[in-house]
Amino acid sequence: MFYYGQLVIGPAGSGKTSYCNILQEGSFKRNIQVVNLDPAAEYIPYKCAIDIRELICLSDVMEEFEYGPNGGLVYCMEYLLQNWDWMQDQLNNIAQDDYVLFDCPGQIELYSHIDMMRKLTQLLVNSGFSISSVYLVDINFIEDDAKFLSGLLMALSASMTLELPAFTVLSKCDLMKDKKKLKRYTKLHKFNEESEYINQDEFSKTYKSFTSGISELVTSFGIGRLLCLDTTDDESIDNILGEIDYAIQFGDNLEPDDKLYDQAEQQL
Ligand SMILES: Nc1nc2c(ncn2[C@@H]2O[C@H](COP(=O)(O)OP(=O)(O)OP(=O)(O)O)[C@@H](O)[C@H]2O)c(=O)[nH]1
Repeated sequence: MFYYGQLVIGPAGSGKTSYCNILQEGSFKRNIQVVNLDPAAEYIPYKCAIDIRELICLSDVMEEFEYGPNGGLVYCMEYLLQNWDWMQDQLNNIAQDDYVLFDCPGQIELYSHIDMMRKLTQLLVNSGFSISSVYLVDINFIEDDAKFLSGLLMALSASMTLELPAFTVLSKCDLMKDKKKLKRYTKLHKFNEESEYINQDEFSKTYKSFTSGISELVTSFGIGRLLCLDTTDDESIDNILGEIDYAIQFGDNLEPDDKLYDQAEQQL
């Protein structure tokens, strides 16, 4: 059995839940199911196929064990891994042709400091999932080149840990009035060449080679191009889905639609 989908990751507030919701509400030539993997989620706008909060919920853990939010979250994710049979039972209810989005918690420590999300990914792959990670970077990161670079480094570090086909998506692009300005960020070699921050003369030689080294790193390893997400524009979503479909080979296993052939036959 093969399943397809995305692990939607990124810092708190980067737009993961809204992205899942928009995809589920829209018509993007697939039946989208969403799995909430955030035990701390308070409000979920989409229809949940599976909700981790039915297994374990952060507020209960914090109350019972007197943990803070970070310790509590780690406990919840570990609990999920230890009770994977529960998840497997739920996943068995998902149809093979459904496209599954996993809406993940926003604490990036889960990807960088501990190997829980990597273990979770491996369990999904072992269950027959062909998935990509989609790391959302909020458009407010482009306010400042140093902040932008650090956002990309976090994306690179999370992608490296998960060992999946990885995409970095600049979210909330509807907030950008002048869309032409986005080119500077979506074509990272341009950013490398033009950034005044990276190329400023006041930097010491060592610091300058450090910043340009970092910039070359994110440019060369996988994040050579950023995808833009403008949730008010279906074309931008189609573009993101198209890139991911190609990487995870979604659609390769679908039977040809006879109805389309019949229509084409009649039009000839
Ligand atoms: N303008 C705009 N606002 C957005 C977009 N996506 C999300 N937001 C807003 O950003 C805030 C955070 O969005 P969420 O979708 O909850 O972000 P999240 O990454 O799921 O956040 P956590 O659950 O805390 O990890 C909300 O106020 C949303 O309304 C977008 O595409 N455009």
